Amino acid sequence: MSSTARSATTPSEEAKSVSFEHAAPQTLAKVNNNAVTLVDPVHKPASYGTFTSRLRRAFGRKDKARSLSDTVEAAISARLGGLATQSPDAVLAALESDWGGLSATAVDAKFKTFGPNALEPDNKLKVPHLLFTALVNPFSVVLVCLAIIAIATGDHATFTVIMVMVVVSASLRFWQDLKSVVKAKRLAQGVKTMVHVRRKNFDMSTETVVESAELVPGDVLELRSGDLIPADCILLKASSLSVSQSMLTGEALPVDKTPYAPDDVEVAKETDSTGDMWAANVLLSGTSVAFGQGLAVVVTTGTKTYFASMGDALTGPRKSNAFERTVRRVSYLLLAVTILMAPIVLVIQGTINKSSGWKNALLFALSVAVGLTPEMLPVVVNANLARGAILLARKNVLVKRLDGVQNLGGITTFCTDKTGTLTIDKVEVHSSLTMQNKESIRPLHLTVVNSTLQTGARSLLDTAVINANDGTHGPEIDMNDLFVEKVHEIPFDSARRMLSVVVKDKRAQHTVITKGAVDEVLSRCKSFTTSDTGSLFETTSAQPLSTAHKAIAKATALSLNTQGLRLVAVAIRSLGQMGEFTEEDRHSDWVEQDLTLVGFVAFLDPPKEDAKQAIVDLRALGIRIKILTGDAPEIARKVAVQVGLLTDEEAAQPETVITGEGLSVLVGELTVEDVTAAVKNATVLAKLSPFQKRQVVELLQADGEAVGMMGDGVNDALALQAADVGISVDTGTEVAKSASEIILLEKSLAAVVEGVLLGRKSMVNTIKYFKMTLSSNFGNVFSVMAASFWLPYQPMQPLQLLIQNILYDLSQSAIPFDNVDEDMLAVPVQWSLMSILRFMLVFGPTSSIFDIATFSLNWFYYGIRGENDAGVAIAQTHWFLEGSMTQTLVVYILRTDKIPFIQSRPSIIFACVVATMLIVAQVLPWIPGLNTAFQFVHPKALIYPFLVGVAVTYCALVQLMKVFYTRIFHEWF
Ligand SMILES: Nc1ncnc2c1ncn2[C@@H]1O[C@H](COP(=O)(O)OP(=O)(O)OP(=O)(O)O)[C@@H](O)[C@H]1O
Ligand SMILES: [Mg+2]
Repeated sequence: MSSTARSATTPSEEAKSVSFEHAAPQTLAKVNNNAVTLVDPVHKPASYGTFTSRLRRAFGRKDKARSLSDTVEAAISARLGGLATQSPDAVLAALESDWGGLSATAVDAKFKTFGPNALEPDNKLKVPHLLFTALVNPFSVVLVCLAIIAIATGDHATFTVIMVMVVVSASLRFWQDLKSVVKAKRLAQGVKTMVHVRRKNFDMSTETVVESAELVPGDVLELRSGDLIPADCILLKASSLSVSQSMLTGEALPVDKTPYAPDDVEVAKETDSTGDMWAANVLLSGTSVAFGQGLAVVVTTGTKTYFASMGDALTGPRKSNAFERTVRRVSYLLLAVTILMAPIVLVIQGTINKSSGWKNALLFALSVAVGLTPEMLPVVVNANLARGAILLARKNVLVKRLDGVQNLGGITTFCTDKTGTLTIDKVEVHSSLTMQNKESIRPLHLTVVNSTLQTGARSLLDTAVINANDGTHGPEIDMNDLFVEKVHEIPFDSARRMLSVVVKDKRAQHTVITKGAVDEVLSRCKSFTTSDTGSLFETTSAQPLSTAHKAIAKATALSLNTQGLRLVAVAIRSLGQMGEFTEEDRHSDWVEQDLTLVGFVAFLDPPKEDAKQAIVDLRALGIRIKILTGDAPEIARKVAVQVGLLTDEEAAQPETVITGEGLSVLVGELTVEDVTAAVKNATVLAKLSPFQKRQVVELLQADGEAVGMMGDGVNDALALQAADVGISVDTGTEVAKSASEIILLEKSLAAVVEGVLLGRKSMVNTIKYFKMTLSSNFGNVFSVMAASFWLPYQPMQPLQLLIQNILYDLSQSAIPFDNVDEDMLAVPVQWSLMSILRFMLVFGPTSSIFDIATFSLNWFYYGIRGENDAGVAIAQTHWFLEGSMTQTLVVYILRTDKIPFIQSRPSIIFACVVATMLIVAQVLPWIPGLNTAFQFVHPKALIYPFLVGVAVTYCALVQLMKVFYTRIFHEWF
């Protein structure tokens, strides 16, 4: 049988358990409606070309860019395809390398030529790009348009002030972006992708671990399960290598990769028929090893790879979350309001105050428009994120992209794998037992052989087994005494859940040694043995495994699992004396059949000390927690009880635990709503395949949950990528790390709690800015409208409106540093356009009451009523003083739903910045030079007691309204 046919059995088994193929048609339709995007695992895109084009379209690339990239794609394909049809030796020669790898001098020379293997040269900051994004945003565009109108009407002062605003907000943004890019670079350096590479040292070829960035063409890579392919490579040698290309093609199922083998007709046919970068012996950068191992030579690195040519869009999962969508909606709403309001103000000013002329009316309308434009919005939103990321980094939580911060703050359901997160990272062998629960060293000895000889990624279990061979569990076994040699190996994968090696002894006796999950191994056993006396590999004592025996084995496993012990079942098969283990033998699936069960090895996987507290904390934050594991349900249930996720009573209820098989049945029989309800109800989801892990995440998401997923294995990668925020650990597999947005430098749930809190804080501060600024802007427009209908003169000079606006903006730039009340962090942050509008409609007009009081003071007390009245400048100065004061002062009240300063204190920085702006506004009319430039005059002395009165009443009124507001609407931010 050919290799392709062999491993095809694995994917299709996998497919059966996850696809919706048993679902009724209406169920399928609902799945689509709910946008559960389960890529059909058995479907292969007919042509990769069309698929990538589809991807690009999805990412909104222009046609021009597409055709350009298509030529790039063709060139890359031709280069790789050219090498793909040559023998490994020829490929190595073409790349000036050999089986032993490159020498240090060759590496140095090549590094000078080709540069680092990175998507963008490391120290090149894209300054022009940053400048562009800082300058070109809808708000600056509106401002620049307004400035142009100002200069066209000959108003240089207004033009200057508007341009100052543009420059100030752009430079703040630019500086911030620059800072976060530099910071992100520094953080990214903490998350390194390491690769195993063969390099020659004085003609000795050694396997060394280097950073992926140091790779050069010609480097010979050793690839193992969980590795990321770091560059475009040609495969030289492989053993059951399966590669996930989902990053590039969207295909969920891994594909088999085999080296060029002109003798193997089928492989050759396949290689010839593609002869391009999708050939079976080409490994593309950005893909990852699902299972198996291989040896490959690097062909192209860095920006020359296919992955790099696909552009930034593919370098990470980009989903806009609800928060971002609301930010965007509010921004556009504001722009619309501005564009609508300005002409209305213009017409009213122009027709009512005919005397001041249309030009002045235009300038005034301009200033109102400027006042409404939240030019600081991008700055504040970004600054909040950057601040969050920096604080997270101090807690050893690295955020790959800034918006990961708010994604973390937004999660409502947290899914996690079991080992290392809920349990400590150190698994130890507890005992070695026969299937009848009797102590026996044989299962352990066989597992030691298996774990020592296997060459895939060494799992915690393998390490534990090797460490346990120290005499504590019985006599040690010395591999050298066995005189065996490994002739074949079938690596671990999450579909089979077992790992086998085939060994040959001196007399050419071949034996299969399999270890793996209990159900899976048991289903392949035909007999069992409990003998502990004969040779390690003997099967003469084996008896047929009847249904009754199977039941005994299962009962033993169950009782061990319920004690919290992880298990592997161990089985062997004598293949007898045979000749060479042929290529055909290697590729057939008879090896792991007709096994003889020898027993179990039980592992201690104790729960983590801090997990219990972290779970209490996460729950207190309103987050539901689920375990998504590939391990057996009993052990997962036990761990759930140990860490306080389930009480004993809850654990006894059947609906709290769903297994992978159970899930497939549910999916087949129930509607999506019912499946989702069942999944939401369950706390433990066990024996899940990698696809099912993702399926669970997607079902929850379709039901409106924001899902955080934590995991470190190859089997977690799909779910990590699908989740709203993927969390991995520095020690995790490369593929899990690359699929995640957040990397924890220490594997601890407590760090996740911190992360959620900081994420929420950053979101609350953003919402705070929105609500306060919008209500303040709305209040101003409201007052301006009232003034327009009443006063025959402009209530404030356009220039003064702008100054007021700048001062307020500057005061808000300190928002990221403000404190947030604890109770605001206690529930997942959710906000809607509605809640912003409500806030704005209630608190905006409140400030107008005091504006109108100021107008009245000017009108009735000082008798400033005519447009040509000498007192107009005084009236305008008065409103400036009152308006600036109330606008900044109210920030102290609105920033919390509590009693300001007593129950809730602003941060010192924020309080000082706001106070400074407040004072600057008050002294401006007194600063010689500046006051005349901004057309201020000295205010009347009586304005000061008036201002004090306004300040006191306004703050009291807002505080009172706050109480009613929170009572009625049950929300603040
Ligand atoms: N290297 C291995 N060799 C043999 N069997 C293994 C190996 N790794 C895991 N298994 C078996 O597969 C089962 C599932 O483990 P796996 O690590 O795939 O699940 P997981 O979802 O990553 O678990 P967790 O949630 O604890 O991280 C284990 O209990 C064990 O029986
Ligand atoms: Mg795991």
